[in-house]
Amino acid sequence: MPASGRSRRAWGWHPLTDEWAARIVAGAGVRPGQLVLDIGAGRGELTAHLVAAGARVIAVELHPGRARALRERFADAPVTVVQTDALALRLPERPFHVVASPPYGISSPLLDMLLAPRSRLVAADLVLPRAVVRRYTEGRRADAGRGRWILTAGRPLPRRAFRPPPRVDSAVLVVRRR
Ligand SMILES: C[S@@+](CC[C@H](N)C(=O)[O-])C[C@H]1O[C@@H](n2cnc3c(N)ncnc32)[C@H](O)[C@@H]1O
Repeated sequence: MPASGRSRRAWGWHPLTDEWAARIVAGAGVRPGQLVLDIGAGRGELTAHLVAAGARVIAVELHPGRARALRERFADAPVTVVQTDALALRLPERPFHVVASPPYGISSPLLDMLLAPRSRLVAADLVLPRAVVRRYTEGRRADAGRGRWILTAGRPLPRRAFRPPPRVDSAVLVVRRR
């Protein structure tokens, strides 16, 4: 659906509090100079901490106003803002990391894309619905990245980690190369 035709609900969002955004980035162990994708970057809640950790960031955001605000906020930082549907994104051809709190509605296709055979993904820390994290770490799909990645359930997030709080519980899905 074109951005202009999106419903209010589709644009509904649950930004992380600054405290929790800092925790997610610290937990991801980002190193200076790393290329990191923040997918569904919002107003830059995670992006700001990624920049502080020394990352070069590609901030992907579909909402035109949020993308504009990101460009303004990070005009002097090593941040490239890409206004696009994350699922239409061309992934970098060099090794990259992902630290993101993406829209929950695209969790599965986004993971399929990141874990595709030609992906140069090195590591990802994704804030996702806890049920999705369970499915990828305990269930049938737990071996989705077999041979290449290890998928584990990371830190659970209380609903108060977001403002406004979402209706579902969340957790970090940790993806690491073997
Ligand atoms: C859960 S919010 C996360 C915001 C911020 N990263 C944070 O951690 O607080 C998800 C963001 O993804 C954006 N978004 C929704 N659908 C998208 C899509 N298909 N591709 C890229 N961004 C999308 C929304 O506009 C929103 O800003």
